[in-house]
Amino acid sequence: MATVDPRQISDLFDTIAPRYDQLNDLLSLGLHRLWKRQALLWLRPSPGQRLLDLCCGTGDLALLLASRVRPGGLVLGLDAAAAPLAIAQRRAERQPWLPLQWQQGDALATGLADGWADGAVMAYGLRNLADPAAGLAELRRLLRAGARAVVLDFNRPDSASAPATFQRFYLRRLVVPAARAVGLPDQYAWLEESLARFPTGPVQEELACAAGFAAARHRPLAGGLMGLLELQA
Ligand SMILES: C[S@@+](CC[C@H](N)C(=O)[O-])C[C@H]1O[C@@H](n2cnc3c(N)ncnc32)[C@H](O)[C@@H]1O
Repeated sequence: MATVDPRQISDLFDTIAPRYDQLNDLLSLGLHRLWKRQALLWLRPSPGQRLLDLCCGTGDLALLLASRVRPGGLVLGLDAAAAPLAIAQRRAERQPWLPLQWQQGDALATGLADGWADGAVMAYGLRNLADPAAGLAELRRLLRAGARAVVLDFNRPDSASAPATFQRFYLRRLVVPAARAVGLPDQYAWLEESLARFPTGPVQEELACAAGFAAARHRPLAGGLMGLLELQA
């Protein structure tokens, strides 16, 4: 996939949706749950807030956030692909007291009003967008002044560094073989491909400032394998 075709991306996530949560747990040894909780430390969700989970997938973060904004708040989970959203909705139905809404749509053009959100998260989504800079601009547009947002994704360490060597080993020797075992090798090969075109942490900070964020700080997580972009509108 040379350039990113949004239709192909959403087909890809429709295909992997039934295995997505299982593979996430297996391939991160469950650590993705910890990284997602770490992302929320910056966001500091609180009761009454209206929050967004962009590229929500099967809803991990939206569900976590929804338990923090009660009473009086709301979390909207948005994703372009129907299959992960359907899983998110089924998970939410098991906790009907959580204030959750779901929307199928494009994170680059959500259709929501300016300043709609008191905060937002995007986990493993920005890397999949056709234009990450435009994704950050849409994220900024959706936040009220002063609101916080956090983007969690794979990090792009210097290619000669130890974290980069480990990351290549992890993606080629663990992720793709595991995905092959469940019939999804091509879909998971996209991970390394998308990472190669993903802006580095310092460039993400620059793009966020250019998109109008007042503050942007990228920090490596998990020994440099992952990265957190902490943003303030
Ligand atoms: C790797 S998954 C991450 C899911 C979830 N945030 C998580 O951390 O488990 C990426 C998600 O981004 C969604 N996505 C990709 N491009 C999108 C776009 N342009 N607009 C909205 N969602 C998109 C995919 O459908 C997929 O569910």
